[in-house]
Amino acid sequence: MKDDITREERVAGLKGMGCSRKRVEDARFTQGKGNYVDDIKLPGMLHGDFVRSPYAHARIKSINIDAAMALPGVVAVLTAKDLEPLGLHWMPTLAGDKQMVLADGKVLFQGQEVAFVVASDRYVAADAVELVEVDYEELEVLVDPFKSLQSDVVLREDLVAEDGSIPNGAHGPRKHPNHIFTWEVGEEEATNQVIDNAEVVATEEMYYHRTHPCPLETCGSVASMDKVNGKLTLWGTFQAPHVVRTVASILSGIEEHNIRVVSPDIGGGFGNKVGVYPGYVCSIVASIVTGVPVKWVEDRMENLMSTAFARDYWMKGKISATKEGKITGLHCHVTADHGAFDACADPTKFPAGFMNICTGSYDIPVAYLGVDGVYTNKAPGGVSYRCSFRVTEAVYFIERMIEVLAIELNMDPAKLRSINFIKKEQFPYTAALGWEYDSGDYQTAWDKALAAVDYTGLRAEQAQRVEDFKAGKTRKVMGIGLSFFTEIVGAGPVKNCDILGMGMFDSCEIRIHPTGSAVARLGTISQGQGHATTFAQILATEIGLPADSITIEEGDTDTAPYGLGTYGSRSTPVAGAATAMAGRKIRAKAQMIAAYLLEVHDDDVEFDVDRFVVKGAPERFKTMKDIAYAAYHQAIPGLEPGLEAVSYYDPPNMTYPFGAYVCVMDIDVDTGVPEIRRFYALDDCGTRINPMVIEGQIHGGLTEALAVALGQEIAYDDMGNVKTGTLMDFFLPTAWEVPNYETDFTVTPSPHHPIGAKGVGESPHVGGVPCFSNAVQDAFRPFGNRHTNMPHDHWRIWQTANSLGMHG
Ligand code: PCD
Ligand SMILES: [Cu+]
Repeated sequence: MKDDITREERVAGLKGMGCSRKRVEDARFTQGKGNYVDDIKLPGMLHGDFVRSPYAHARIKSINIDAAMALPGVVAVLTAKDLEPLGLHWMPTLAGDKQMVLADGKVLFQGQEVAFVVASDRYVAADAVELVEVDYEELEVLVDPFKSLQSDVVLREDLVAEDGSIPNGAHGPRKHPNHIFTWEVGEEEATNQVIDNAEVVATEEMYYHRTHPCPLETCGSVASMDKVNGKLTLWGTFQAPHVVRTVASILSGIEEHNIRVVSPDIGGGFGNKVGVYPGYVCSIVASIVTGVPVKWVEDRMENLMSTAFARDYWMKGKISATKEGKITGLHCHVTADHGAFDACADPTKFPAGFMNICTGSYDIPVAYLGVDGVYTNKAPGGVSYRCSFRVTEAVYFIERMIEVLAIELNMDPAKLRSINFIKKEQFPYTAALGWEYDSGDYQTAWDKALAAVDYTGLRAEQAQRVEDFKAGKTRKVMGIGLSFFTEIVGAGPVKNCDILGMGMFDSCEIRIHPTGSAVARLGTISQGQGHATTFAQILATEIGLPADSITIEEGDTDTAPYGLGTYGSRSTPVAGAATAMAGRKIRAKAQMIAAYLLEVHDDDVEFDVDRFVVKGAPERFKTMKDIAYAAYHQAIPGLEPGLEAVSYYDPPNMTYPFGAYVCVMDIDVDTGVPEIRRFYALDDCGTRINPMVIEGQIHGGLTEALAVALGQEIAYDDMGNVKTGTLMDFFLPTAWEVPNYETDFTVTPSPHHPIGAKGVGESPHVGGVPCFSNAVQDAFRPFGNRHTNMPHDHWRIWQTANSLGMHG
């Protein structure tokens, strides 16, 4: 047999790894043919809506549902009393705490779910919500975690014993009724000793404000209890559908095989859709009670007010160095505001996530991290926003500490970073706080970034600008924001990462059809990342069938193998690895079939792009398409028919993507308006599967970073009122605010991942926030600025200029 196309053409035809294959899901998204939770319409379906608390802290004296029930179209109004006999008025959180599903005796944050109205349509439900009469008695509100730790006001009465003693929490002893846990990593004494005797020490306090990802689609679910067959089907905005199935089974007592959980198309998740919300539970209970499907979809204000928040970390740092700028020690303490219930989605062993990556990209000999979690009268969560596991906070902390240390040393901050980078030859590198970084080449990336923006030239221009400003020739100052980050993604190792006790492996199951096309199902779920596009590319390269002939399915627990879902940039590091490994199993069987068909020994054939060829005789081959057909249509002695494989992958380590970002910003000191002149982002995520998808991920993550750094915030007043509950007050950047990003890359493969890939989805956010913030801070550095807190909105920037005497 002879081929009429070249090897290069065969490679290109597969659209495998490294190809900027167009996203297959976009055909339906761009034509309005997506299928989201709210698109699900079932016969007889009812609609739920919540009565929510207007108070941040209040006792509930009574709830009167009579007027609501009298409204035509209202079928049921559920309160905690109705859920109590089922044991469903409280639910476990992912952090080992428990959370009220519906207010049980009191409310602990504004917007908390008090009652669930079920009605014939969404509008009747909303009208009935207004008719539910709740008698509240207001209690003292605690929104400041430091005050909360001093206060006599007990927020969680359920967590104090009758004799007034404080039982241990899920993470050990608690110091105060409003205290959740203390988590310590590293050596505090040794660190203090180094810092106390150091030549140079910089200290700083910073607040990483509370914010919220704000996906286009809010959270929702549709529950349908088929009482005849005992089957519960639940559609919802779930980033981890299998975990939802297991939790739903444990909570409801329905056997797991009788529950089907489906995540249909998801309109952005960003960590917001990892947790379990009262709405999910209430839609299930309502469907069980009424015997018909019940839909619950929250509106934008409900979403901003009550779903999982992010950050809210008060961080205190000390960093020491020699006069030459070699860092000798790092001390970090965090007061973590967790709101009313501890609902973080961290693996059990990590109550503050991976905050202990806070030594960053630097070789720091000794370090200590202490975190205290605190209850306040704010919404629970603490999981989300483009880094499930607190890496954004860690990287912001170290990248600010580096800048402050540079001020203390009177040294260029780019140079200070270079002096302290973990060196290429030090990998795998074990950091002082325990993580083993798999691979990196930081200096090369840094040099490339600085050269690309002409860093020396920029600093000269900035110096000139300072002179011009002082001479009254301009009212604009110029900032150069730098950040170098190391992410930690791909949880990951089952031995130390779990969700509610379930180890964080992931999975892929492949079935090759006789005509040479295939379907692969994974335990993850895309929320816009483009998995249907990229996972097919991994397989195309591994098994030699065109990506266009491979369907990727996720999110239906009746068909997909068990997996832990998509967040923490874990899909590529974990499910991507499972995909490659399953592909290799297919290939191994294909090799036997090929050898049989070619009448040679197994070892005498080798894989080449899309076929097995006889070694030394490339004209003798069988394509994967031929092999697929033979697997079903030829009885091959000693081999089962068919061509399928499954892999459950437990990664040996996390992956550690990294990057170098530079932002050039001009700031009008009289209006406080920043203008981003340039943003350069170099990312290293190891082997790149789809460069176009990666670029899209980086644009998205940077835009969310811009939002958080420059204005986005969930703010509360002293009464616990949410001040930013609508998109009028909550900053969501549009094309108007967003600059043209310049993207670049280096490739340092992960040594333990089967295809060398690391995650990338979270990286631009993790590295972007400190970069934007550093740009603002750097603009004011020549005028005496050391640190100001985010978000740097126009008003705060104006105040910074004002406090530095730049207006007079
Ligand atoms: N090397 C490499 C890597 C990666 N890639 C690609 O890219 C993407 C991504 O990936 P990753 O990194 O692995 O990740 P994932 O897991 O898939 O995802 C997750 C992420 O993702 C991001 N992105 C995004 N996008 C969209 N569109 N949407 C959304 O929602 C989102 N989200 C966000 C977040 S937030 Mo968290 O949840 O907070 O934790 S986490 C996260 C995909 O598609 C993949 O395939 C490639 O290509 N290559
Ligand atoms: Cu993360």
